[in-house]
Order: sequence, then structure tokens, then C-alpha cells
Amino acid sequence: MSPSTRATTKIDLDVIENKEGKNAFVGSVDQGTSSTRFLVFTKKGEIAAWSQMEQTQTFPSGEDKVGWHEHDPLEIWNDVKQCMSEVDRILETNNIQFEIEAIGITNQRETTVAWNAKTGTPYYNAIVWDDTRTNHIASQVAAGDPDRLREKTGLPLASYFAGTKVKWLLENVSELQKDLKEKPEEVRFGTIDTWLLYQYTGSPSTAKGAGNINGLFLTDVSNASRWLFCDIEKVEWDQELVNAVCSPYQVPLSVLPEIRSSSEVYGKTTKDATGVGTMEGVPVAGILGDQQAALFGQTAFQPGEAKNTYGTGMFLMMNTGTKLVPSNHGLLTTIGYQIGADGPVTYALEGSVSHSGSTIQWLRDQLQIIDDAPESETLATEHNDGLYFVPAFAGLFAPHWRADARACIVGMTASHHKGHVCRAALEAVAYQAKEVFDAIYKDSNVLLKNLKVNGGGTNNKLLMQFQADIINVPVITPHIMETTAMGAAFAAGLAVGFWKDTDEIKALWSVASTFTPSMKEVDRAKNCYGWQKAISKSLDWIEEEDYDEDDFYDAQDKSFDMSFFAADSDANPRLRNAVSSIVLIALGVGAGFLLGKNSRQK
Ligand SMILES: Nc1ncnc2c1ncn2[C@@H]1O[C@H](COP(=O)(O)OP(=O)(O)O)[C@@H](O)[C@H]1O
Ligand SMILES: O=P(O)(O)OC[C@H](O)CO
Repeated sequence: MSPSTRATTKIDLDVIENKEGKNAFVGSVDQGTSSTRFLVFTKKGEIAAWSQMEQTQTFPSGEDKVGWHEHDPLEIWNDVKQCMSEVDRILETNNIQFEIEAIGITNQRETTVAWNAKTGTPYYNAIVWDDTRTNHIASQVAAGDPDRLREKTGLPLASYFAGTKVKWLLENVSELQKDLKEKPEEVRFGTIDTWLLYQYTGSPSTAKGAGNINGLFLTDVSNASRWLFCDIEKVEWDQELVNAVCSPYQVPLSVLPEIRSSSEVYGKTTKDATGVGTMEGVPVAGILGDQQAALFGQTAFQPGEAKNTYGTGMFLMMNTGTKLVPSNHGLLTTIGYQIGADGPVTYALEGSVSHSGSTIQWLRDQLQIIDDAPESETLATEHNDGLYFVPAFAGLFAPHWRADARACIVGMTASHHKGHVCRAALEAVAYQAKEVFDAIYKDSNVLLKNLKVNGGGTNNKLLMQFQADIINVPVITPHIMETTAMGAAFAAGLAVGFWKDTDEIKALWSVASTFTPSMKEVDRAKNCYGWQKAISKSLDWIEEEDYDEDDFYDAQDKSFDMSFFAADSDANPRLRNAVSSIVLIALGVGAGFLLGKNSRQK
């Protein structure tokens, strides 16, 4: 399929007030897990035009690659350019004159790219946030305590975060390993925001199959907080954290992007970078991880205000103001945003759920019981009739953080059919949100009065009503559903004075619809009890010993890895334990043999 036919592009002439003269817009790139979008917003916060392209998902095959998930970084950049060119084309076709005052970037977080600054070539595909290949790395670093780095980072040790992906890339991509040793000044690690800013502000490379070179190498506070490398109180990279995750590899902080605020002019798009005349020389002035962008786009500026986003995954986030609220109930303490280099850093509590919309995609692509996502609603039965579906395809994230869990459908009888599976899949999304909703209360003592929602899943009315019923507070959808893109546009617009302040922005947000809870307490309790039982069935499926075995063989295969075993006895406790166990077993067998021999001799 040619790129132009892959893009869906629209214009809304009704919201463009100045059809004769020049219009001022703010652009926003929303690079999500499922798709890439470019949108332009009017001063009233309406979407004037947008273009979207579905992202190719790569799931490498092979028994040893279960749980792998990759994106092509060059495809991502080309799609951004294509979407911008489509928006430019549709505005021009409709004779709309315009100027883009600033561009904001919002991105799928944690997804990690490594590239060479001299050639502009990625060393490897981007490893996507929900990829589980680094479970063993997280487990090694945890050494029995997954909260080992929580105090400084706000995060549990899990494959989800960028740092474990950096270690995997170093362990498995020999060219990157070599460059890091011999010419670290050429190595760049970044999340998708950093990759895109580098492309936007760089110049074309002459290397074949390469992106741009010499671009800016920056990230914002919200993305920085998702690596396991950032001290979130000091808001700076911490070499000790990097060492703890990446040992035995020496990773200098210079290969990580500089941390900046979420709203400031970082630089301008260069000539040739985008290939679209109207998009050249535009200030790139906002960067926010997509969930923080959604929080900002929902104008949840006050402590205690929250949002839930139903995308590929699902992320419930509550603003905690300038206060860092530690979690004892499986949430993340993360950076929300910082507006301007001198602005205060706003923190948040977050419950990250790995499978939400992707469960619906699974019904469509793998089970093939629906043709598209909306059909999950039309096919769903009125009740679950005892059927529960735990979509722990890659383990469970918040609030459980159990890499050993796997998906299951339980309570099945011969009378259940695909309508029940659709119902159970949608209910699963709501139950997972309920678990996070409860954890937020336990950690912060804040009982949310309502829940502002956005993302693809909010198109599903059954899901939204069931969500309201299960959490027992109203669920509110906003007038502009592209809240994530809007958040990044707001951040960029504030930096260039397109919007004056957050009060002006707050006035642009309005309610589209409210789903009011109507379920009886007794039914809610019964449903939630069923869900808890289902969760318990999904746990303990993957045996931890599997990791031990892999580590042991990996370490034997790689002399580099063996050296860290010798050099740093804390680096790989699981491996150490495995070897100790073998030594102990050998000693035991030897002693047993001798004892046996002795007793026979008697
Ligand atoms: N009507 C619907 N019912 C349920 N899920 C839906 C519906 N429409 C879209 N989705 C889900 O929403 C997700 C896409 O949402 P989006 O916010 O665009 O995600 P992302 O930001 O992760 O790219 C898909 O996984 C899709 O399955
Ligand atoms: O692409 P989404 O909307 O599912 O968001 C992905 C998250 O940023 C991962 O942390």
C-alpha cells in the first residue's frame, strides 16, 4: 500500500473562522503505539485538520522471541512527515492559508531507540514499551526486591521501563556495544519524543536507510521519568541508577538526552527535515509523554484531578501537584509536567495497564470474532453470565506487577459464545481501571469524584457505562476527544504565547457526555468478586526458574557477560544463585555419595 493511501486525512471547515485571510494554528504530533497523527488546532482549541496513519506492529517470531514487540523508527519518522504533508495538502486544497506557530510532540512512552549520531542510522528497531524480553533483566536487577530503585525513580523494576531496554540493546546488538566502547560520542539513546525532535531539527544524512543527523538531543521531564535512570526529585539522570540497571556496561550520561521542561522553544524545524514548506522553521516548543499530555489536555491542573486514557494500553493518572506521593499499592510516582524552564515540576500517581485496546485488537486479529473495534460493543451480550477474561498477555502491570501472569478466560460453560467473550474483554478493561482507581485512593486518600476519560476505547458506550457502574462515579468524555494531541499542542502553544496561561486553556475544555453510575451495590460487589477470582487464576503461570536457566546459558555463551559475573558479584545475583545452587547440589551429591559409601562399608 502506498503511504498516501495509508493515511486518513480530514478537515473541519466549520471551525476555521478566517477562511479568506491567514490562520494561525498550533500543530501536534501524537505518536502512539497504534498510530501516528498530525493535527492542527485553532486558538479556540478546535481541530482544524488532521491526518493519521496506522503503525506497523512487528512481533518477531520464534520460541525465544515470545513477547517481543518492535517498531521501525524510520517508519515512524516517515509517517510523521507523511501526516504533516497530508494536513498541508488538505488545507491547501481547500484554499485555507495558514501559519503553524509552534509544534508539540507527544509520544508512546518508554519505547526505546538507539541510533548513531554520525550516520543517523538506528542500531536496531525501537523496542516497544509493552515488550517483555527484558523481564529477566528487571528480575536480575531487582534481586528479589522489585522496589529496590523505587525511592529515587518512583518505579518498580519491570520490563516496561526504558532502562531495561537499554541494557538489552547493549547485550544483544554488537555494533552498538562496540560503538559505546570505542566512540561513545556517536551513540544516542532516546524515547520516541527524542527521536522525533532529533529528526525535526536535523539535516539529511547521506547514509543509506538513515534518518537525519545533527539534530537536537533532548527530552522532557515527563519522558525522562520513565527510564529507571532519573532521580525524580532532583529531576536529573543519576549515574548510580544507570549502573544499577546496565552493569557491567559503562553507560555515560552523555548518551542520554538532556532533560528539559515540557514547554519551551527547544529549536526550529530545519529546512529539508520535514519536506513540507509550511512546516519549516517552526518552533518545536512542547514535549510530553502521551499520558501526561492527556492529563494536560484534560486540563487536570489541580492536585486531585485525574484522567483515564483507553488506548492500546490504559493509563489512569492523578495530578499530585508539586508533591511526590510514594505508592505502596502498585502505582507509579511519576513526573506529570513542567511548564517553562523555571516552572514548578508537577508530579502524578499513575496506574499503567498494559492491555486495554490491544485486547480488542486481539479479538479482531487473532480470534477474528469481530471485524472492527466497534463490533465488540454490538456483539457483546447484556451480561457476562459468569465469564471473565484477564488479558494478562504480557503479565500484569499496575497494580499487580506480575510478569508471571498470563491471560485466561475463566468460568466458561457450553452456553457461552463469542458475544460473552466480547463482553468479558470490555469488562476486563473496566475492572483493571477499578483496581487502579482503588489504589489511588489507598495511596493518596483522594476519592476521585469523577473520571475524565479519552482515547479510542471511549467510543465504546457499553464500556463507558460499565466503567461508571464499576467505579461508582460519573465518567466524563470531553468535547475534543483528541485530548492527548491537545495536551502537547497546549504545551507548545503556551511556550510561544499562542495561549496566555492555563486559565485560558481551562476555558477551552468542555464536557461532551457523562455516564452516570446505575448499578446496584450488590451487583457491583458480585462482579468485582468474580474479577478478583479470575485474577488469581492468571497468576503464577510462568515459572521464575525459566529466567534462571536462560541467564545461565546466556552468560556461558557470552564472554563479555562472563566478565561482569567475575567483576561485579552484585551484578547478577540470579546467576550467582544458579551457580551457587549447582555448587551446593554438587557438594550435596558428593557428600551423599561419600556417606552412602561409608554406610555401605560399615
Ligand atoms: N469502539 C471501540 N471499542 C473498543 N475499543 C476501541 C474502540 N475504538 C477503538 N478502540 C481501541 O482503541 C485503541 C486505539 O486508541 P488510541 O487512543 O488511538 O490508541 P494509541 O494512542 O495507543 O495509539 C485500539 O487498541 C482499539 O482497539
Ligand atoms: O500508545 P498508548 O496510548 O497506548 O500509550 C502508551 C504509553 O505511553 C506507554 O507507557
